[in-house]
Formats: sequence, C-alpha cells, structure tokens
Amino acid sequence: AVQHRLWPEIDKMVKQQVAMARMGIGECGTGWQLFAEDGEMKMYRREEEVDGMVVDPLKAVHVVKGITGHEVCHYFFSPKYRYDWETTLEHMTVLETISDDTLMFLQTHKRIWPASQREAVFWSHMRKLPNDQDRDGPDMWTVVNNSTEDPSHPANVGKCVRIYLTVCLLCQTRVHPPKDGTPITRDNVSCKITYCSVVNPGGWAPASVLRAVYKREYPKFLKRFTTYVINQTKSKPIMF
Ligand SMILES: O=S(=O)(CCO)c1ccc(-c2ccc(C3CCCC3)c([C@@H]3C[C@@H]3c3ccccn3)c2)cc1
Repeated sequence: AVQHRLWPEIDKMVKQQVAMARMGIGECGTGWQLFAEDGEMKMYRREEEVDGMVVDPLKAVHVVKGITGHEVCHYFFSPKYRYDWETTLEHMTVLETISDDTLMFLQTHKRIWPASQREAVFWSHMRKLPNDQDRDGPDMWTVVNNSTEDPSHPANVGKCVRIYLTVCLLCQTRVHPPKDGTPITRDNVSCKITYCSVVNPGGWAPASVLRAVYKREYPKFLKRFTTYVINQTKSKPIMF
C-alpha cells in the first residue's frame, strides 16, 4: 500500500514516545514532582516554561485490575467513546481516516476562564508492540497523539487558540493464571498504564491558572477514563 505522507513522522514519534514512557521516573531526568496520588495511581509533573508559557510535562503511572492493555487503548483511541469520558471536550471531528489504526482529529476544549478557548489538531495512532523484554510475556499496546498542521485547518484563524500536544498512553497487560488451571477471568488480569503528556497552551495563559487546571483535571481525567473502561468491559469477553 502507498505510504501516507505522515507515516515516517508517526513511526518515528511512536518509537520515541514509547521508549520514553518505558523509562522509570528516576531515569526520566530530574525535577519530577509527585503531585497526585490515588491508590495505585501516581502522577508526576515537571515545571517547564517555553516562551513564558507553562508546558509542564506530565507522567502518570497506574495499575488497574480487570482490564487489558488492548481494551484501554481501544477505548482511548476510538472516537465513538470519547464524549463519554473526556469531560473537557467541547467538540471533536475526525478530519481524516489515515488507516484503521491512525486518525486525524480536530478537538475544541471547553474554555478555561480567563484563558481563551483552545483547539487541537493531531494525528492519533494505535499499535500493538512486541514485548521485547520478555518474549512470552503479554504484548504491550500504545496510543500516541501528536499535534500536526492541517492545511485545511490553519492555526489561530478563528476564536480558538491552537494548542500543541504530544500524548503517549502505554499499556502493559499482566496475567496471573489461576492455580487450578481454570480459564482466565478478569480477576486474573491487570494493566499497567503509563500516560505521558506535554501540552503547549499555544498562547499566553496565566501560569497559576494553567497549573491549577492541570492539578485538577489530570487526576480526574485518568480516574474517570479507567473507571469508564472497567464499566464498559466488565460484562464483555476479555480483549487480549
Ligand atoms: O490525552 S488526550 O489526547 C485525549 C484526547 O482528548 C488530551 C488530553 C488533554 C488535552 C488538553 C487540551 C487542552 C488543555 C488546556 C490547555 C490550556 C487550556 C485548555 C488541557 C488542560 C490540561 C487540562 C486537561 C487535562 C486533562 C484532561 C483534559 N484537560 C488538556 C488534550 C488532549
């Protein structure tokens, strides 16, 4: 099949983001602060500014029982579920279906006073990754979202300020087979989730407001999304 113009960028970005997501917090350089904790979920951020704008990188690690990495990535990637779990979303459009595992989105997010409303144009790619550490261990799944230009949707022409984001959701399924050899149920699976994101707000927004928004919204987002996947999958066959 003919390669899509974005494919080389997508492939390079996915490999780079997954390599970073797999690194422990200690290996990710200094300056990470644990800013939220809820049971198994630990959320870190680093305070960073670009041209006076807050672009604090975020890294969250979470372990959720009863769901698999494939399921987590499926519900994160598919547009048809997004309004169910993404509370700051005002509008979402699929601009282009690049392939069955790669989409281009336009999203507008609810305005966060006093900042002006934001929008994002990004490609989103879902991929199963060989578990190169442990050959017979379960595979890993990832979704990478990365802002891109779209000639038919130039930045900052309307009322919305264009943000620039890079997001990586990396999922590692763990299976604890029952001792008595009975079939695997959801009690025997769990998923280690690593969520990394860098959001450049694209235009000035008060640092104190943005940091307060990040502190409030990110823990809420990950909790709400993982709870959503648990509820969507509990009565369905396990998707490995
Ligand atoms: O993981 S995703 O790819 C899922 C697809 O939707 C994604 C997550 C988050 C965003 C996002 C976009 C804008 C903003 C702000 C920046 C200035 C004013 C609006 C925020 C702020 C951080 C707060 C936030 C955090 C978490 C969830 C939603 N909101 C987040 C975009 C995409």
